[in-house]
Amino acid sequence: MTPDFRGQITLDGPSGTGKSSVARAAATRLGAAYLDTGAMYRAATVAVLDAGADPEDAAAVATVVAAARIEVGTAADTEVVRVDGVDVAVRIRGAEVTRAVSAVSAVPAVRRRLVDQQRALVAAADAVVVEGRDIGTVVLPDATLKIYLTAAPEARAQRRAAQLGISDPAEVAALAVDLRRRDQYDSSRADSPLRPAADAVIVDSTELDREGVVDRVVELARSAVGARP
Ligand SMILES: Nc1ncnc2c1ncn2[C@@H]1O[C@H](COP(=O)(O)OP(=O)(O)OP(=O)(O)O)[C@@H](O)[C@H]1O
Ligand SMILES: Nc1ccn([C@@H]2O[C@H](COP(=O)(O)O)[C@@H](O)[C@H]2O)c(=O)n1
Repeated sequence: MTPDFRGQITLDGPSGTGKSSVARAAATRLGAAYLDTGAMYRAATVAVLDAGADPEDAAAVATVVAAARIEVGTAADTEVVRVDGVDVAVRIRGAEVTRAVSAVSAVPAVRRRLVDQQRALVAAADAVVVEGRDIGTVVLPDATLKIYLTAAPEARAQRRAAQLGISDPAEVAALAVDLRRRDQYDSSRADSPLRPAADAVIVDSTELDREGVVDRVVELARSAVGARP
């Protein structure tokens, strides 16, 4: 009989490749917890914007984030994201936060603080799927299974457009530009840049639908457990 999954699955990759939706669905199928680390950086960005700090001012960002209470849930079926007790689950997905988040997440003091919190949340779970940009490389270098999700830029822009109900070609092109800008920022920062871990399995989702990717992740998770000594 296939054993239940126990351990940590990391799911990293560029923006719009399907990390959140795939990680959440895979966690549900595996009976695992789910941690959206992007939501934590987005919540930190809400704190920065509300404090009136400039997201490009690293010292100001570090001061604001050090004082903010950031809470995220780890249940796959509910989204909990709070800053200082206020529910920001909807607000973190807005354009203002999306524009500023890469600058905030590039600040090393912000990363140190949130990575500590991420490791504590992971330590509390027997089985967990964690998605982000640096999970396999920095946060959980000894994870049970590491996956790096990719997809062609055009597919990613189309998916994001469908998600937002956008069909105007000029607006789709603007979405593609924003995805590229964020990937460029996230891949070129000095601290924990976006890149695949040396031991990550690369999954290209361009030609797969969402369920196909989830099937692949679940299959890889079951083989990883089976392959344990
Ligand atoms: N394989 C797929 N085929 C088609 N659509 C997909 C696929 N995977 C995910 N999607 C859809 O693409 C959109 C973007 O997915 P999602 O938000 O999960 O990506 P992400 O990598 O977490 O993005 P970001 O890093 O910007 O938060 C969602 O609407 C999702 O349902
Ligand atoms: N481990 C991570 C996760 C996210 N980021 C930064 O947050 C931004 C938002 O992430 P989403 O997955 O919610 O789109 C992302 O663009 C990164 O700047 C990170 O640095 N590390």
